[in-house]
Order: sequence, then structure tokens, then C-alpha cells
Amino acid sequence: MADDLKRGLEGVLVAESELSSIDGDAGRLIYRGYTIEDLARNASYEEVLYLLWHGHLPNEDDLAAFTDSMTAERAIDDEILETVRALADADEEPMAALRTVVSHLSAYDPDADADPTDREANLRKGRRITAKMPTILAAFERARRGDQFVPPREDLGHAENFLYMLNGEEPDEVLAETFDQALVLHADHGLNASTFAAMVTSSTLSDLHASITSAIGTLSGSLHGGANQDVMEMLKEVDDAKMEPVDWVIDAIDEGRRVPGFGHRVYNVKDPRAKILGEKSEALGEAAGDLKWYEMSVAIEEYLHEEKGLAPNVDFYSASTYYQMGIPIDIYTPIFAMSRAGGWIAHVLEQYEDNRLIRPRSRYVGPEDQEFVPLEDR
Ligand SMILES: CC(=O)SCCNC(=O)CCNC(=O)[C@H](O)C(C)(C)COP(=O)(O)OP(=O)(O)OC[C@H]1O[C@@H](n2cnc3c(N)ncnc32)[C@H](O)[C@@H]1OP(=O)(O)O
Ligand SMILES: O=C([O-])CC(=O)C(=O)O
Repeated sequence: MADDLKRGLEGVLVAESELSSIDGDAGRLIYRGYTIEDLARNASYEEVLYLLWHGHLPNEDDLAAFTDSMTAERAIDDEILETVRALADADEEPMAALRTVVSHLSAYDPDADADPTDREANLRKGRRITAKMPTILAAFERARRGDQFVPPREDLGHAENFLYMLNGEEPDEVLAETFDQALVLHADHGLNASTFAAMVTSSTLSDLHASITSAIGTLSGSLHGGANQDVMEMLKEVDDAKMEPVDWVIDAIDEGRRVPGFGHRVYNVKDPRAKILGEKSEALGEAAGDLKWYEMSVAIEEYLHEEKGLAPNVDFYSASTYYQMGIPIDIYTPIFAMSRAGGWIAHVLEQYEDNRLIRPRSRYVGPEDQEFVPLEDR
């Protein structure tokens, strides 16, 4: 057995997957063979979910049946709503609240007693989890603001319905389309840390709720999904202090801090999702007649590219896009989770199809041959 230490598992191949592929040098991302650009432009989030879970794009009848089965699952039980309200009252962090409530969903899932690897039961559970996450998040946001819960509507698409539940009014077409594209762009990304966490959990034959709960916890950190919130907080800090964005970045690097939204384990060039989200951020700025957030972002991107060879990842331009859509900053990462649930579920389904316990090893570097001393003599 090779004894090379691969810190952070960098470059280690641990699975085969038919779901998504990243070319880190070309800046190319595909889901089941379709480029992310094609999917973002032409497919809804629901079509992408179907693609990931069923292996092919749906025809009109498939999509209508799939969409109906998802919309029917949007409502949440009263007990779940009570938990959401209790967490909002306790001022819980939104990602922690989402993690807790998704875990709680298993108590009310009609398939909770199914074999954890039962594919049909997991597809039903997956639809329920994915359909309910937007309802949970919108309910949490409104509860902590002291606003009435807005129940889901069945006549709106997944993206549009979330914005409706969040704001209590239907979004215009541009906002609904921008948000739908953002969900498509975040749906899957190879063996990122949160997906790997879901796979590790499912590899022990734990169930889907346990796997998704692990994944939400893993996504929340600032080196992963949590970076989109950090990006907007950085931009706000720069703006509030009336600083040059580049000066903030120079200070951060001098102090040995990371600039949120830059760098990536797999991409050596600009993340293709950041290109599309950058265009969205610019378009929203133009429509509002204020390109401030977009221009600040571009100034940081240009500086880091020229001086450090660092390129933006998906979290960089999603931040100013969501901000200009009026979305509260600390729910950007839960929104990422709402979308990535589709990818997590697809990877867990793949894991169960051909399961082997995931169990790497560490090299022991602690002491040897210690003589045991009884408690009273230490
Ligand atoms: C959805 C997502 O998860 S996308 C990633 C979101 N996370 C962020 O945006 C947080 C900021 N970025 C980072 O911390 C990193 O780039 C990560 C965690 C994404 C990738 O980390 P790794 O693959 O382990 O790269 P690593 O930490 O080895 O960095 C390589 C070099 O680039 C530098 N670097 C990487 N990212 C950054 C950054 N954002 N700011 C400043 N320097 C950076 C490191 O200092 C390091 O330089 P060194 O070799 O001189 O020490
Ligand atoms: O792939 C990764 O390591 C992080 C990432 O961009 C994602 O999860 O979307």
C-alpha cells in the first residue's frame, strides 16, 4: 500500500461518477455531458434535477409529472414550522437552522422506515427534501423578521416560488430567471467537500436524511459554500469604509488572510459558473442604473489575477447577484444548499448503487511504548 500522504486528499481518485465533470485547466463544467452554459441558458432547475437523478433530460410529459410530484411536496408539517420558528426565535444561524430542520424532516417522512438503499424510496425522499428546503428557508427568514409565514404555491416554478415565499410577492421575470439559473449553476460539482461528506455518510448505510444533514454542515464553512456570504460582507465593508477594493485585498493578503471567492482546488482558471454569474451581476447593476457592486468585484478580480494568478470561484459573483436581488446576505449559503441538495442526492443514489465503506487511513505520528501509570499515581 502506497504511503504517500495526500493532505486534503488532493488529486486522490476515490470513485467513478456519471454526474458531473470538471476540466480545471479549460474552465469547463458538464452535468451528464451537457455544458453548464447550455443548461443555465436553456434548462430549468427542475429539468436539471431530473437529469441528475434519472440520467437523461426529461421530455414534456416526464417533466410535467416530475414537477407535479415536487410541487405536491412543498408544504411542511406544523411541527416542522414550529421548529423553524423556535430556531428563528433563538437567533440560530441560517445554515445551522437548515441543517437541524432537514434532519427533523425524517421524523415525518412516510418512507423513513424503508431500507436506506431503496432507490425508489430515496427518489421520493429526495423530492421531499429538495421541495421542502425552500419552504423551510423562506419560513425561517420571515419568522426572524417577524413576518407571517407565506405558504408555497403550486402554480409557480421552484425558483419563482422560493422568491414568492421569501418576499410575499411574485418576482418579476428577470429575477425569477436569474435565480433559476443560479440554482442550475450550483446543482452539482464533482466530489466537492460537502458531496464527499454525503457520500461518506451514505457509505456506512446511513440514510438519505443523515447524508444530507452531513452535507449541509460541511457546506457551511468559509472555505466552501460559506464563502458567498463572506464575499458580500467584504464588499460591504469596503463600501462602508469608502476604501478602494484593491486596498482591502492588499491588507488581507499582507495579514495572511484568504480573499473570499478566490482560488479553487480543481480550477486553475476562472470558474465557468463565475463567468455566467458575473454577467448576471452586471445585468442587474445596469438595470438598476448602479454598477457599483459589479465594478468593485471586477477591480478585485483584475488585481488578484494580475498580481497573484488567482481566479474567482462560483461564490464570488453569486454574492453581488443575490445582493442586487435584495436577498439577505446570511441566507446566500443556505440558498447554495437548496440547490446543491440535487447533486448531493444524486451522488448518494450513485453511492448506494455500488457501495463500499469509505474509510481512508492516517499515518500514526504519536508516541509509542508508553508505560501506563494508574490514575492515582499521575
Ligand atoms: C463552492 C466552493 O467551495 S468554491 C471555494 C470557496 N472558498 C473560498 O472562496 C475561500 C477562499 N479560497 C481558499 O481558501 C482556497 O482557494 C480553497 C480552500 C478554495 C482551495 O484551497 P486549496 O486547494 O487547499 O489551495 P491552497 O490553500 O493550497 O492554496 C494554494 C495557494 O494559493 C493561495 N490562495 C488560494 N486561495 C486564496 C485566496 N482566496 N486568497 C489568498 N490566497 C489564496 C494560498 O495562499 C496558497 O499559496 P501558498 O502556496 O503560497 O501558500
Ligand atoms: O468543487 C469544489 O471543491 C467546490 C465547488 O466549487 C463547489 O462545490 O461547487
